[in-house]
Amino acid sequence: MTRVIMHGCNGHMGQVITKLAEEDTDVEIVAGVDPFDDGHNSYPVFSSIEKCDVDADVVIDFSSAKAEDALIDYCTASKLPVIVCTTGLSEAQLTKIREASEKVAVLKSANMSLGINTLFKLLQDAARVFCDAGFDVELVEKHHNKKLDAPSGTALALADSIKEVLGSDYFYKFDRSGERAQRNPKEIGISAVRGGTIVGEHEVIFAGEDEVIEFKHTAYSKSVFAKGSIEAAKFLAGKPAGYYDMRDVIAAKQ
Ligand SMILES: NC(=O)C1=CN([C@@H]2O[C@H](COP(=O)(O)OP(=O)(O)OC[C@H]3O[C@@H](n4cnc5c(N)ncnc54)[C@H](OP(=O)(O)O)[C@@H]3O)[C@@H](O)[C@H]2O)C=CC1
Ligand SMILES: O=C(O)C1=N[C@H](C(=O)O)C[C@H](O)C1
Repeated sequence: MTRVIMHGCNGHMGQVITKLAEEDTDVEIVAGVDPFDDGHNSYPVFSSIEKCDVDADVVIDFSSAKAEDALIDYCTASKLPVIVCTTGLSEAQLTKIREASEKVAVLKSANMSLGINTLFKLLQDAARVFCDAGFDVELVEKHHNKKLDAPSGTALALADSIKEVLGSDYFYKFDRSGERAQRNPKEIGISAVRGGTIVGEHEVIFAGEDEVIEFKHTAYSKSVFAKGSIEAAKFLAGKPAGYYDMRDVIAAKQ
């Protein structure tokens, strides 16, 4: 049985995970952390991670960038493995997470779905072929109107994996408003759309002369992320210090 602390338990993701965990006999949420609590959860809820004095095997984090430093400090000090799913983190926070992984098991992934984590490799293969042939790369992501960060963590992770194979002369272009110049061939364009209840769409476009190839992932419900994070919790519990990602979880299941 994997004992989980749900960090951000009253948020949208926290509540979907709470429901799924209730149906999974191998996982138990033993405590939650969220600034406000109306007592509706079946587990105790603490207003900050420092106050959470419940024994657990792993933390699942879907909260807010503002909460990340305290969480990483706590997990490092108490050697508690942590799954960081929160997006919109600063460069300093990303560095802090890398450093923490030298002392405790950290799994970080901007997207916990099987689809997106399989797409990384496919995109790298595609980028090698198409960009070599002079195709332009553009990413478009769409999310609900409650989302705080833009572009999405997933769009950045997809762009990072493409840039990794294309080289350091490629750069990200987030905004073209006010420009009066042609597109630079080394741009990786990243555009964000926000509206309604869109769960999450990511489209990667390779546009060449007279032909276009598109890779698209659509999340139809938050369950795809919740399922992935529960699998990740089972995977990370008891793991030695290190930096893991969702691809490690998927590989371990194959
Ligand atoms: N990696 C992935 O697969 C996915 C990542 N995400 C990311 O996860 C994060 C959360 O998403 P979502 O659930 O939709 O957002 P919500 O805003 O619905 O939930 C976040 C919850 O965290 C709470 N919170 C704020 N500060 C703290 C704190 N210090 N300690 C504990 N909890 C805190 C919030 O409380 P309050 O509302 O009072 O501020 C809220 O209840 C976002 O960054 C999102 O981008 C989302 C889906 C998938
Ligand atoms: O905020 C969300 O909802 C999501 N955030 C993640 C991101 O920023 O990439 C993952 C997913 O697309 C949903």
